[in-house]
Amino acid sequence: MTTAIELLGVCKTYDSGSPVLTDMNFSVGKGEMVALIGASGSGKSTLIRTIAGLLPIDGTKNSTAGQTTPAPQVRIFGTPMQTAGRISSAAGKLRARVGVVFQQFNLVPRLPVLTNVCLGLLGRLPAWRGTLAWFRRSERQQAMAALARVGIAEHALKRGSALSGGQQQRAAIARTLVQGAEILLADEPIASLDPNSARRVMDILAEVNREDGITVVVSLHQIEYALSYCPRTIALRGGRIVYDGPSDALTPAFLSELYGAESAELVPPRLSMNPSCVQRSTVPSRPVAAEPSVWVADTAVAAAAR
Ligand SMILES: Nc1ncnc2c1ncn2[C@@H]1O[C@H](COP(=O)(O)OP(=O)(O)OP(=O)(O)O)[C@@H](O)[C@H]1O
Repeated sequence: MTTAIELLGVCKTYDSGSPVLTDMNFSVGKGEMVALIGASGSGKSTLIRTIAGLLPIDGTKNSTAGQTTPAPQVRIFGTPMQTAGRISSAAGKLRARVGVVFQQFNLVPRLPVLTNVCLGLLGRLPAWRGTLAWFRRSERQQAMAALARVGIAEHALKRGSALSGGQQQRAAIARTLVQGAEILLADEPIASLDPNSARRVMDILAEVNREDGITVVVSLHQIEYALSYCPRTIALRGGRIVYDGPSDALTPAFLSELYGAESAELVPPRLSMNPSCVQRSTVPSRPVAAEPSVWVADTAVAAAAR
């Protein structure tokens, strides 16, 4: 399997203090859908930003007894995104292959949703076109198709600020589709959403993973979504990986072993009260192949892009 993301000995310390990430070593294969779980402050956002090349990692680890330790590195598709605290010269090109969806503030509020989605093309356009937000008809059509895929084509001409939280997240995913991202990093994309909107966003992430082979890493507060959507989970505690393996193995009892009292933050009460319950029962099941409305462009709305 091609490796999409690789971290070697990655540590991250902010100016102010102690390490937030410690000795991160893992890889994610192309086409995987991986959950990143952990209580608040465990380092999920920091990890996602370092993978995306938005935050520099720490420099070389101390070598002991004259032994040289390999330089800490983040690699994307085998090419260094950053090494020992230095963002690589290839980062610009690599970032174009990595889409990021944040918990909030994904859209420019005053711009139409369609323009927001077109902004995914910025890395590929001359600077003047990006500055003027001047997009060709074919590009707007591409953005419309992406909006149709995430089921919000009818909102294309509204301002970004007029969308609900869930719709904004879907527009942000559409923007990564237009960008042509091969890796999608989603940082708590459902943290502020009601259960139905959260499920819809997770459905779309699962669909682009399954249908387009986009590698998805999604950080989540609640284990039930990891269990329902992601075959693999990486669990963080205090900036360290405490588990990396099949999500199915993360029973409430095991989570309690990993996290102690912190597990209450990850496991909803109805799961923790019944450790033997079937894990997939708490979130409506993953989407089945038949959900064509998401994929088919609404021709009437597509006309708006012309
Ligand atoms: N810019 C920053 N400067 C200093 N410390 C930071 C900065 N960003 C995050 N931290 C600290 O790093 C630690 C990890 O934060 P991070 O946001 O990565 O965790 P998280 O698991 O994503 O948390 P949450 O689930 O609450 O979003 C926290 O202690 C936080 O206070």
